[in-house]
Amino acid sequence: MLSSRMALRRLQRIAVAPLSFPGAATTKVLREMSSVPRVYVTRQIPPEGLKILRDSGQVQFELWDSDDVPVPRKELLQKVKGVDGLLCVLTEKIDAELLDAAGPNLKVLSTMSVGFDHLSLEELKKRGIRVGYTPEVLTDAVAELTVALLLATSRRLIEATHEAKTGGWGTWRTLWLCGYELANSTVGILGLGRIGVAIAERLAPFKVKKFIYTDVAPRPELAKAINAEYVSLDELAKQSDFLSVCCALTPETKEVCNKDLFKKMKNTSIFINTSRGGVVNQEDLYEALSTGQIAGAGLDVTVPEPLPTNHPLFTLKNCVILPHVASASYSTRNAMSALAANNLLLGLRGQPMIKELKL
Ligand SMILES: O=C(O)C(=O)CO
Repeated sequence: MLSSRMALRRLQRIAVAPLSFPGAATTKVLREMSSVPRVYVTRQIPPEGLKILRDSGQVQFELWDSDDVPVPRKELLQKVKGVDGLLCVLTEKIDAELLDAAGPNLKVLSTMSVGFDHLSLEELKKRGIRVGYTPEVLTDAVAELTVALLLATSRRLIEATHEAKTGGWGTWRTLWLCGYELANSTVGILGLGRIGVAIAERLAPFKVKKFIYTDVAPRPELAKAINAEYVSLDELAKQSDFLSVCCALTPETKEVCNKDLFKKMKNTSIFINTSRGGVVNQEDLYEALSTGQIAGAGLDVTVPEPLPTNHPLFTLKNCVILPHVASASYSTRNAMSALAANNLLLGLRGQPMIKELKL
């Protein structure tokens, strides 16, 4: 007779090797494990999280064994049937249809992301499903990338390497490829949270003159750490030389960066978005960039993702577009994966998760 932990290990080996064909031994293991919580993992997550799930001896899990393509919706709706837990990434829409497909066993959802705009919180709450997410562990990586994107945009680094490579590099010229510097500037933060603070902390040594921010309400504790002044959205647009979007995407922030905002910005200012594409009206941004209403934009996030290669924004030299990589460092993605796995296991044990959303 197999111990339940050994049986689970065998089952997990089977579960993560989708091309193996279950034989009699597998059927026996499956029978023995029928009381162990079942979990579906919607992506090949980084190894630390998978190891935690495997070594826990607490769950039997199956995963969509690819990182290159998301699990097709139809397959996902099949796979979630009857599961107790679900570990997803931000490409999966967790809505009423999916939760209905999963059925009443589903108790815990763990998303490997700090953003949760892909989750229907109302539907999750209605069904009493607990939700884990992964804030904090990605703050440094996102702040670092935001600074890199800001500098690449304001100092025109992508244009410059292109010119150097393609013969545009003639003699040294007095105003060629000039950009805007951080020294003596005003940096505005739209949505002051941990990430906004971390960005400001990294920008301060570049001799920024002033930090300003806006949010639904003043956040004095956070603002104190970076000596930032609370202003209205209008003032943020008017005063910022660099405007960095750090807010979550909610119905209130959807397309809050639109022509009204861009119109108020200086024509020398740089707009940076590393939060969610939905916060920006992209047609209005295109207009603002192409008519010189603002000087440049750096986007790590767009609508849709991936942004089609024939999208007008790609035609603009003053728009730097990255493929949603702000948290993409090995250590951060592993930490997100581990936190998502631990949240899931704790939730399934009925214990407080390390990072749980209050619904
Ligand atoms: O965690 C998130 O919400 C992301 O956007 C990944 O960086």
